[in-house]
Amino acid sequence: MTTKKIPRATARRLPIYYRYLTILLNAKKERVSSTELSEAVQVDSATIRRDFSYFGELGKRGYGYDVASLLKFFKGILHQDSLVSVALVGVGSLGSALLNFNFHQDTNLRISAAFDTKPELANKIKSGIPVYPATDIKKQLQEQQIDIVILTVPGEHAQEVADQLVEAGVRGILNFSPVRLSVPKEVQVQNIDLTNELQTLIYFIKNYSDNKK
Ligand SMILES: NC(=O)c1ccc[n+]([C@@H]2O[C@H](COP(=O)([O-])OP(=O)(O)OC[C@H]3O[C@@H](n4cnc5c(N)ncnc54)[C@H](O)[C@@H]3O)[C@@H](O)[C@H]2O)c1
Repeated sequence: MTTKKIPRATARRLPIYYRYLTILLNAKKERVSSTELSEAVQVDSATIRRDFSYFGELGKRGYGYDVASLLKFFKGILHQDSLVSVALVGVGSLGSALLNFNFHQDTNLRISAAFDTKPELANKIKSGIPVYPATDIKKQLQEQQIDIVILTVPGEHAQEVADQLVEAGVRGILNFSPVRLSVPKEVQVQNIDLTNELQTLIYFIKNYSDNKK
């Protein structure tokens, strides 16, 4: 399926819609109104309608949205209809927790390889996932055709690992390190900064405590 260019903010909300639609389908609900959807996912209904409008006519006026067909549509958009293997580099505190989590249930995401420089971690299975020596990054990623990597190494090593990943042909990096990585423009980087998220939350609590937008 080809995906049209949509705003990043819309793209970020798609997994939220997808998760809620999965819940509805499991609860055997056949249709949902934009108001119901809005209340459940905490996104105002005008935004939902605008988000959905990028994909054409998804609902019918007065009927709402058909849960099964909307879910099928988002499954395709989010590539949830085929298994996506990702790798993880840096099997320390955070990396180990993520290996243990491994995106169970209802997602098509799997961490299928991990890497670390520590010899005692290499060539072992951790939480069911093989850990390879960091020297094997390029070879393993290419052999296993993995092009998305979760980066959980200390900040001082993040850029050197990112360079290795780029060389291995990786197309996306989920970066947990505090370093802003420098990569070619065809490589997507998503930064996860917990401090930033917490500060944003505190800001919203202080400024929008009545939950109004
Ligand atoms: N621990 C947390 O809660 C947390 C939260 C948010 C962000 N972070 C960030 O995530 C990163 C990891 O944090 P942590 O607490 O798990 O650190 P950690 O020191 O416990 O683990 C880092 C791991 O990376 C490995 N490593 C180092 N250089 C490597 C390389 N070149 N190739 C492969 N592996 C390499 C180390 O051997 C170690 O096992 C840091 O950048 C940190 O700032 C951590």
